[in-house]
Amino acid sequence: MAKINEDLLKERKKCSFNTAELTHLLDGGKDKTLERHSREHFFLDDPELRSKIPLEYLSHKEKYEEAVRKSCILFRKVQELQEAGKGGIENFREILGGQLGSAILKDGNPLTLHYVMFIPTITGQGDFEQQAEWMHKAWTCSIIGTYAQTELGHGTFIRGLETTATYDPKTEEFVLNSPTLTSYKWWPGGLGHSANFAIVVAQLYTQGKCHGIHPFIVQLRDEETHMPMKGIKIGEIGCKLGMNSTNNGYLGFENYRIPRTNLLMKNNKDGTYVKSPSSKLTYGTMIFVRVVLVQDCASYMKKAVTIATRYSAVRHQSEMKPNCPEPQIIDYVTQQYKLFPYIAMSFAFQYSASWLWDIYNNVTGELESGQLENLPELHALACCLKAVGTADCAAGVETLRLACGGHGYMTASNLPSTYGLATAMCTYEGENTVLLLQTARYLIKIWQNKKNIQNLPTVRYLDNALFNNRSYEKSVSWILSALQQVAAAKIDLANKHINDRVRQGKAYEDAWNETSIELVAAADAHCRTFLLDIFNLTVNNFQSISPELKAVLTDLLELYAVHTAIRMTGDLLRFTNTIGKDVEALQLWLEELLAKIRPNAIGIVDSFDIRDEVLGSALGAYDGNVYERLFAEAQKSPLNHEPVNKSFGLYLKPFLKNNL
Ligand SMILES: CCCCCCCC/C=C\CCCCCCCCCCCC(=O)SCCNC(=O)CCNC(=O)[C@H](O)C(C)(C)COP(=O)(O)OP(=O)(O)OC[C@H]1O[C@@H](n2cnc3c(N)ncnc32)[C@H](O)[C@@H]1OP(=O)(O)O
Ligand SMILES: Cc1cc2nc3c(=O)[nH]c(=O)nc-3n(C[C@H](O)[C@H](O)[C@H](O)COP(=O)(O)OP(=O)(O)OC[C@H]3O[C@@H](n4cnc5c(N)ncnc54)[C@H](O)[C@@H]3O)c2cc1C
Repeated sequence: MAKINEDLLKERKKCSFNTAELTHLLDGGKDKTLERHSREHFFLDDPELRSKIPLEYLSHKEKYEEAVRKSCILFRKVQELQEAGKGGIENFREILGGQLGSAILKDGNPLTLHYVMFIPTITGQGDFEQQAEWMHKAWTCSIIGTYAQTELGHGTFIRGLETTATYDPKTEEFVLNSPTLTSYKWWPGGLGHSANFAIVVAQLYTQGKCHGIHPFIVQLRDEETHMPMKGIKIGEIGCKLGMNSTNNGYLGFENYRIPRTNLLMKNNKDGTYVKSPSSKLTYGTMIFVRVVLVQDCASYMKKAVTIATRYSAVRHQSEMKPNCPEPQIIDYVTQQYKLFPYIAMSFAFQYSASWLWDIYNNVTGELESGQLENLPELHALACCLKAVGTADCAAGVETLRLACGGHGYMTASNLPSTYGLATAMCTYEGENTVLLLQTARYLIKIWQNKKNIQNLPTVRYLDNALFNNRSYEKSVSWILSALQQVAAAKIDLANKHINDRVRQGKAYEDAWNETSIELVAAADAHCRTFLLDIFNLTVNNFQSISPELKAVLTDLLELYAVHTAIRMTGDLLRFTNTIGKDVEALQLWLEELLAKIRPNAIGIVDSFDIRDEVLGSALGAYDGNVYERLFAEAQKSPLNHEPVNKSFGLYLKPFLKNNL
C-alpha cells in the first residue's frame, strides 16, 4: 500500500468518532456495507471494466465504442447478480447512478435508459399481456430499449409533442409519422446507435380524433443486423458539455407501422381506446426517475466533497502568520465555508431521498389499486426535490472544484466531468424551473383550500406557519419554524399577487406568468423546509448510536440549518421576527460550527467510504499523494509519448524561420 500523506495521517488521528460506525449508519447497517463492498469488488476489480487509455484522450467515436464495450460487460454482470438472487434496487442504483456507474463509465452509459426508463415504463404502463410479452426479453437484454419522448421542438410541454400514431383499423396497426422537423425525437439516451427498441411517446389518433400523448413500444433496428428498420431515420445528436458517451439520439418516422398491441395499455383496459382515469398516469416513469435522481444528488455531492476536503488537508498555501509554515488550506475559514456546508448537504439529500423513495413506493402501491388521491402530493414533492437537489448539487460540485484552485480544473481531479453529470440533471427529467412551477401550482391550490391539509404530511405545516411569532433562539427548531414561516408567507404573497392581477382584469394564466418568479421562490422555500425537517427528524430518531457520532451528526444538522438560514437572510428579515442582531448571531453560530467540524472533516468524508476508483481523482485519493498522482496522470497525455511533436516540423519550424 502507498505511503499515506502525513497531513492526512494527522487528520485521521484527530477524529472524535468511529468512522466505521458512520459508514454503517449511512449504508443502513453493517451487513449493507459488506454487501456494498462485495458489489464494488465484483465490478471495480474486474480488469475488463478498466480502460487502457484515459477517456479524455479518445476521439468521440472511440469514447462511444469503449462505453458500449464496458456497458455490455456491466449489464452481463448485473444479470449474473440477478441470477444469483442479488438483483435488488441498490445494485441498480449504484451501477447506473452516481457511484459505481460514473466510476466505470465516467462520461455516461449508452445503455442506462434500458433499466432506468424502458423497463419501468413497460412495468408501469403495460398491461398483463404486454408485460408477459416484453418483460422477459427486456430483463434478459435480448432487446435494448430507450425512452423517446422529447422532440427537437418540445421537451417541457409534452402535450405539444408532434409525433403522430394514427390507428389503421383495416390492418389493426398504428402508423407513426414525424410530420415536421421539430417533431423529430431528440435527446433520448442510447437512441443514436445503441438501442434497438424504444418507448415512443406520440399523439394517438383514431377516427380523425386526437386522444393526446400515449406510450408505444417501437422496434427501431433489425435485431440481427442492427440496421434501422425501413421508415425509421435515426442518428446521434453530437457532442455535448458532458455525458459524451451516452449516445443521445434523434429519430424520425415515415409511415412506420407497428401492431395495435404495441400501445401500452395498463391505463386503457379495453382493446378499443378508452380514456384512462387520469391522463397523468402516463407520466409515471418521469416521477420514478425524479425520485431516484435525488439519491444521485447525494452521491455526486459526497464524491466531490470527499475529493475537495482531502485535497484541502494536503494542500498548503500562503502565510497565515508571519514566519510560520504555510497552513493547510482547510484551515482558512473561507475554505471551510466552501467545503463543510456541502458535507452537511450530502446528509440532507440522502435522508430526504430515502423518505421520498418510501413515499413513492406507498403511492405507487395505492395507484395499483386505483387510489389516486396522494399522487399530487408525491408529484409536487418529487418535482421540488429533484429541482432543488440537482441545482444545489451542480452548484456544490462547481464550488468544490473552484475550492481546489488550478488543480480542480484538471480532468484528473474528476471534478469537471462530475460537474458535467450533475448539471445535466438540472435539465433532464424536467427542467428545474418548470418543475418548481409544478410544485408551486400544488402549493397555491392547497393554500386556496386547506380543508384536508392535516392529511397531507408534507404541507400540513402551512396550516398555521404564517402566524409564528417566535423570537430568535439558537436552535434548529427555531430555524425550521422560521423557514416554514418564510415558505408560507411566500406562498401567501404569490397567491395574493395572482389574485390582484386577476382582479385587475388579467387572465389567470397571465397573472400566473407575471407572478412566476415569486412562485418559483415559494416552491424552493417549501422544499428547503422539507429537507431540514427530514434531516432533523432523522438525526433525532437515531436511538442506538454512540454519543460521539450523535454529536457529529448534530453539528452537521446545525450547520445545514444555519447555512440555509443565512442563505435566506433577506427572507428571514422580511417575513419573520428576525432582526439584524439575530443574523449576526447566526453568523457567529455558523463560524462556531465550522470550527467544531474542522477536526472531524476528514473523518466524515472517510466515512463516506468511497473507493479511489469511484473518486477517480488525483486530488481525492485515500493516500493523499496528490502531487505524485497529478504527475503520473500528466504522463498519460499522448503528447508526452514523444519528445518532439510533428507539428514542430510542419508549422512551428517554418514559422520560426519566417520570423528570422
Ligand atoms: C427496472 C429495474 C430497476 C431500475 C432501477 C433504476 C434505478 C436507477 C437509479 C439511479 C439511476 C439514475 C441514473 C439516471 C440517468 C438518467 C439518464 C437521463 C434520463 C433523462 C430522461 C428524460 O429526460 S425523459 C424526458 C423527461 N421529460 C420531462 O420531464 C418533461 C417535463 N414536462 C412535464 O413533466 C410535464 O409536461 C409538465 C409537468 C411540465 C406539464 O404537463 P402538462 O402541461 O400536461 O400539465 P399541466 O401543467 O397542465 O398540469 C396538469 C395536471 O397534471 C399534474 N401533473 C403534471 N405532471 C404530473 C405527473 N408526472 N404526475 C402527476 N401529476 C402530474 C399537474 O400538477 C396538474 O395538476 P392539477 O391538479 O391540474 O393542478
Ligand atoms: C443529458 C440529457 C439527456 C436527456 N435524455 C433524454 C431521454 O433519454 N429521453 C427524452 O425523452 N428526453 C431526454 N432529454 C430531454 C430533456 O428531458 C429535456 O431537455 C427537458 O425536459 C427540458 O426540455 P427542453 O429541452 O425542451 O427545454 P425548454 O422547455 O425549451 O426550456 C428552455 C427554457 O424555457 C423555460 N420554460 C419552458 N417552459 C416553461 C414554462 N412552462 N414556464 C416557465 N419557463 C419555461 C425553461 O425554464 C428553460 O429556462 C435529455 C436531456 C439532456 C440534457
